[in-house]
Amino acid sequence: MARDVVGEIMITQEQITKRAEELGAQITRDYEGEEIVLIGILRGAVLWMGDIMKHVDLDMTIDFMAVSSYGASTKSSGVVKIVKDLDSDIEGKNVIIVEDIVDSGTTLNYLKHYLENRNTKSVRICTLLDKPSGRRVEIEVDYIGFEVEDKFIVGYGLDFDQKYRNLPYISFLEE
Ligand SMILES: O=P(O)(O)OC[C@H]1O[C@H](OP(=O)(O)OP(=O)(O)O)[C@H](O)[C@@H]1O
Ligand SMILES: Nc1nc2[nH]cnc2c(=O)[nH]1
Ligand SMILES: [Mg+2]
Repeated sequence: MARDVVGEIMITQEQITKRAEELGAQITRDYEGEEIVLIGILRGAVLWMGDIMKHVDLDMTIDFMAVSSYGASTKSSGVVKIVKDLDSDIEGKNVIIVEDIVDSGTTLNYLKHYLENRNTKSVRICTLLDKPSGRRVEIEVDYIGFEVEDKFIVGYGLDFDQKYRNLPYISFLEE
């Protein structure tokens, strides 16, 4: 495996687990007495979704959407393509979108409006990583795991050309 293009470890599995416990507890408090739907965004959110859902102690269901805008590039195409839509009806529900990273904000801006248009009760966002330096579209993010600097991140669900999603830590692509 061509790991020589991957830099050093930025965030460890232990740090991610601890942060998921903290954010899961915060979500549990914020929605006390309510039901929620966690919507994981494939493929990047696959590991983080598992971490968060374990630490939310509420009545909840899960669903998944798959969207793609990066393809095999490190730059967003700017066009969000829905590859797989929801299977469940979310009308009247409290929705939390679970994402791996907010970079330009294009994907989440699109998804938030898309889900709000389905007459949901509320839509919030929980992301493992936030890269504020990449922002091109303003977007309010409710639950943030870690802030990252201006590098192309890989590992823990995040890919470069579909690879490196399996790294059990957050790293970056060497220039
Ligand atoms: O804020 P943005 O600039 O829109 O970038 C964030 C999005 O980019 C990645 O998805 P990608 O299109 O690479 O699909 P993937 O999850 O299948 O890798 C990531 O998972 C986010 O969904
Ligand atoms: N793998 C990966 N996907 C992204 N999508 C948007 N920003 C990033 C990033 O830094 N890394
Ligand atoms: Mg990707």
